[in-house]
Amino acid sequence: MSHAYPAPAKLNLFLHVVGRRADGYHLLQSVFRLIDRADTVHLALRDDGRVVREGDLPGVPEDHDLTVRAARLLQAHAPRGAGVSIRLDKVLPMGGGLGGGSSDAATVLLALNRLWQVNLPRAALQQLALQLGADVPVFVFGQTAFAEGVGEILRPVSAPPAWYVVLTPPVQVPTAVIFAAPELTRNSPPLKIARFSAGMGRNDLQPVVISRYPEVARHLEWLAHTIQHAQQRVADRSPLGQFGEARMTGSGACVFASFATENDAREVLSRLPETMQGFVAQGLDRHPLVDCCAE
Ligand SMILES: C[C@@](CO)(OP(=O)(O)O)[C@H](O)COP(=O)(O)OP(=O)(O)OC[C@H]1O[C@@H](n2ccc(N)nc2=O)[C@H](O)[C@@H]1O
Ligand SMILES: Nc1ncnc2c1ncn2[C@@H]1O[C@H](COP(=O)(O)OP(=O)(O)O)[C@@H](O)[C@H]1O
Repeated sequence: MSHAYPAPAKLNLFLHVVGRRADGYHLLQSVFRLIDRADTVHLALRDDGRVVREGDLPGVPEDHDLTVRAARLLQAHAPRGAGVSIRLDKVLPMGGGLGGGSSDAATVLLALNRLWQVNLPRAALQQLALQLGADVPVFVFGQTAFAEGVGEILRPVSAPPAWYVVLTPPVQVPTAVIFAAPELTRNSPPLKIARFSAGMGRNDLQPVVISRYPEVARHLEWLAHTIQHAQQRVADRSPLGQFGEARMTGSGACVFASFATENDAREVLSRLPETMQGFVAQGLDRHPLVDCCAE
């Protein structure tokens, strides 16, 4: 029998590069927010000790698939013979800065922690997650988070209720290439975050990406321009709708803006030209699996 589990996307509400470690990895400060747009991970338990991926993921061989690697990592802690067949329904674009692959992997860790009765505490699962990628621990953490280090030092923060317009430019941005760019600024002054306010900060990776990927620049410009128009119109009514700045998430390619109401978000999305794609999603305060699968 197969079980279905959600793997929600994330947005980096801001992302500052504050330094670089000796091994070349970058030190960041970011607020991660989960949204209700998700891949679905189907897991069918096996008792032959094998981890098998069913179906194809273009450009990702089975042994590189983060879901397969996640299951194999957890297997070291599982009873003998524990195995699983994994099937993915991908909704989230790859290389989009929405963390889809990382979230798929975190969902596998969380779900198998319960299904295989491994019962690792959340902190231990987060450490395993970090071996798979800098972005994986936050999905195991499962709440809106202020992240530091390379993304492994996580503290809960609260963010106001928000709906997001997310545009998905038809390009994949390789994270490693953007971090390696000579023009990337790596010296944002570290923030002491007492409270997070919508619209604060910026994404330091954004100037690098928009200079190299015209499609990302085009989507960002459209969103900024459309928000400006909508804002002027709403200013005539009272009370004022709240509009966030158009910004890129992670290392791109997706761009987003936040809105206080679903209506405002849908109105902006309704103006999207046929040459662009996007969706509206609601900010989540908790990962849907946060309470079921680890303590
Ligand atoms: C930029 C962010 C922001 O949330 O997200 P995405 O845009 O990828 O979703 C993350 O830091 C990405 O995390 P993730 O996608 O897991 O990256 P990893 O697989 O660990 O790293 C890919 C490559 O990016 C570089 N890298 C990554 C993270 C980091 N803090 N410093 C780096 O220099 C390294 O060269 C690394 O080899
Ligand atoms: N299960 C998976 N789903 C998506 N991407 C995966 C997966 N396993 C490995 N990858 C690799 O990870 C890369 C980054 O994917 P993803 O996390 O979706 O985007 P991003 O890191 O930009 O948010 C992909 O381009 C792909 O090569």
